[in-house]
Amino acid sequence: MCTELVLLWHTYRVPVILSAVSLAVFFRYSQYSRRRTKDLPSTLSSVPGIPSDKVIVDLRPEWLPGNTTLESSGLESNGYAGVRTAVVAAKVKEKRQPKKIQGQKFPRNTPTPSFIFDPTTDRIQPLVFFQSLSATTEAYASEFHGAFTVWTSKSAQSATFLEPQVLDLSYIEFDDYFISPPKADLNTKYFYIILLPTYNIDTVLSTFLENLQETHNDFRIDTSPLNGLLGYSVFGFGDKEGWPTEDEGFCSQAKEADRWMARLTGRKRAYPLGTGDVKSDAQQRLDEWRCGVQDILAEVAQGRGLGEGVAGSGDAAESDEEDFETEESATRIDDVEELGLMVNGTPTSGDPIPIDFTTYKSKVTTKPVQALKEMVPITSPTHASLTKQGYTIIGSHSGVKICRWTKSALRGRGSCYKYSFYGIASHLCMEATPSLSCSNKCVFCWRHGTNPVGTTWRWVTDAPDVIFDGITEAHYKKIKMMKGVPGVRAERFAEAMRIRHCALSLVGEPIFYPRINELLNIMHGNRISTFLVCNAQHPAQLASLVPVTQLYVSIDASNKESLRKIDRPLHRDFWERFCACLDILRNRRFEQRTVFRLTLVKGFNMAEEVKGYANLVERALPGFVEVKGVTFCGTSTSKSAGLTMQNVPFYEEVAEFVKELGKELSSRGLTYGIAAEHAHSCCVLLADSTRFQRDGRWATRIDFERFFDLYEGKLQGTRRETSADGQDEVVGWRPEDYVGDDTPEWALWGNGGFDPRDVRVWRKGKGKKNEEQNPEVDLDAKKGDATTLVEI
Ligand SMILES: Cc1cc2nc3c(=O)[nH]c(=O)nc-3n(C[C@H](O)[C@H](O)[C@H](O)COP(=O)(O)O)c2cc1C
Ligand code: SF4
Repeated sequence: MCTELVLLWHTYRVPVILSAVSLAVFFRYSQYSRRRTKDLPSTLSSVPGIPSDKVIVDLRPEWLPGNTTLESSGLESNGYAGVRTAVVAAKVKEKRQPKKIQGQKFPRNTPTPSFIFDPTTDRIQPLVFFQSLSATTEAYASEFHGAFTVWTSKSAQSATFLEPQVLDLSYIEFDDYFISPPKADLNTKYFYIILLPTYNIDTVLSTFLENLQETHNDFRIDTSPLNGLLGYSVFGFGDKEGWPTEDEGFCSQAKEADRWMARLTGRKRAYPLGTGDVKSDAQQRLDEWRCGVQDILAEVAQGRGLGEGVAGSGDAAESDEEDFETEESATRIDDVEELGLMVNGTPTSGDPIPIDFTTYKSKVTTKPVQALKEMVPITSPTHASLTKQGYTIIGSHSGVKICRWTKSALRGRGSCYKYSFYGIASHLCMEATPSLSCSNKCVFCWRHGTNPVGTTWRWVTDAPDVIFDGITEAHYKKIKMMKGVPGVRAERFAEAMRIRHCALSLVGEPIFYPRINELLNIMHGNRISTFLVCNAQHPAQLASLVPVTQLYVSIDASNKESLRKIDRPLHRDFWERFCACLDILRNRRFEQRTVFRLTLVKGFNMAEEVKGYANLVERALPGFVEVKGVTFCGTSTSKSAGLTMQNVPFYEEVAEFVKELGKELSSRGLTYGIAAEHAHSCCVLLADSTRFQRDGRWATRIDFERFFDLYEGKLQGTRRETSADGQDEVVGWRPEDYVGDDTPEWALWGNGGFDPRDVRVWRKGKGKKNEEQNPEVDLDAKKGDATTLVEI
């Protein structure tokens, strides 16, 4: 028996082994394929109308980082014209590689699965977006939100609606909403309502529109990435007095947003663009438009979609968008399929197309060259508004304004804290800025919310000598106008006709001006000292700045969240920029006097933040820390940010805060002490005692003549460095080289800081206490006019 079995085995062993191996291979393979199919995302596979055996891989809504490669999934979908590329996040080690993609050319008009709303299971989440610079749109948005919420809660389909949310475009991450609909559970469907003003200057609104455009043009993103929305509708606010017709720019930015949204959503305009004139019919038009949007939403909630024949639903030919299409198709390649066509000529259907994006990227991102605009054109309302507030606009982006302390000093009524701390007599000081634009929208900014904002400089740039001549001439003109004012002292008036100092801190961000170094050199060449305040958002410019007499960085909060809330920065990486600026300040602290400027706003950045501020001081080690109570400027912008007089701290509160900060710094072994105060401007100075004390006495004042002599090379500085060949050599000057007189007795901490040679004047009907509690109100201001203060 055994022998027979052995014989049989020898006869048939080859086919048996082969069959067993084949079976094992087949079994393993089928297991693998099943698992692979299951693991792949197939978010669209449940969409009605698509055969369930088709594997569809949704590669979008991810915003692909630089180290992500796109690879063909290797899965064929049997002729279904859908997306077939899987995203594989592959960490590229160290070296960046060109991005590669393999894809296939599909017909441009490939149908995307239409979005279906199932009223039995799905819910509608309306999102009301708005943008507002001077709070008008914000007020309308809030009113709209109220009325709309009432409607959703009372409508017959109320159960289908989630509570509408209102979102300020200034605070959201665009990527969270405008690259793909927000991620939520599968049954939540979004509907966007967008309310926008129009500004014909560069504002934060331009950033939003550019973002929409960039998303559309980004080859990595589908051309209609917001296709998953139920629909959208836009309403614009404009001013027919200044822009009477659409051709003249009435509501032009709302119109632009509407057109980009049509493209990004694959034409899901639920209701036509609405517009309203803020000077006449805005409320009425908005109410009518809201009713129209509500009618459509009622249809959607019943599962009837955007409705046939509704203008903008995508069915009707929309001439505007067709123009758009033609215009762009000539200049732009906007998707992978077209790129493939470019690379290989006519692709043979089905063949994978290898594409190296690094080769073609420039073609993809090329934008038409736009003519540079003026930041504040003479005909603009901003120009008119700033002029009305007392600014003189020089060229198209610089401004100068006479400070109320300059007037006060001319009349012998006292200078600002800069005199007490550093020896700058206010009547010798000019306050100016070469950039009225800024990349923040600080809640306490007195720019009245209408100044241009932006993250990059893209305006006509005026020459530094033109700015210098313009601002000095305008300043002198304003001083001359003071000659007839009662109480002006003749000797001070004569002295004021020679500017000695310039505070580059008026409004806006001075280092935004691309030729700031040239302007600073002209000032120093004219022996005008420079106090430059920057907002810690432009590290590159800060790093390349020539040394100034005193360099300030505004420290408006001690942590990221608080900074976002108070400065409302435009840069997304605002905290990283802020920290980078602190490090730059630290590196440059032996080259110039460096100062932290803290502006305390009760309820925003005071409580619980002492340790956080101490961390920042420890990081940058500035020579000085100026702590100042916020100025209440009473603008609509600050009001809309919730800022009232209640947020202005009393001097006692500022002083208390400074004492706490001083203690915290000492506990860390840092050598700061409270040096001086100017109670009149609610300001206290901490200084590094190892650097700005002489024989135990504070020496915070500046020897300006020595500064200029050092600058001009008439004096040799004492900053030494060891060169590459080991030599210890002088490389420049140090802040210690131009330390001036001792801080006067009356300015020292505890003595109030008012020069006894000046005359203290109290406002009519106001007592001493009241004045000190509300030090920022202009002494000369009329009742109800106490809204601005220009001393910084
Ligand atoms: C500097 C500036 C530029 C403006 N440009 C336009 C414009 O081009 N077209 C228009 O219709 N309205 C224009 N307006 C009017 C504003 O859109 C209108 O005042 C709007 O209500 C402002 O909204 P907001 O307060 O929410 O920022 C402009 C207003 C300002 C101050
Ligand atoms: S940084 Fe200055 S100019 Fe810019 S918004 Fe803030 S306070 Fe205004």
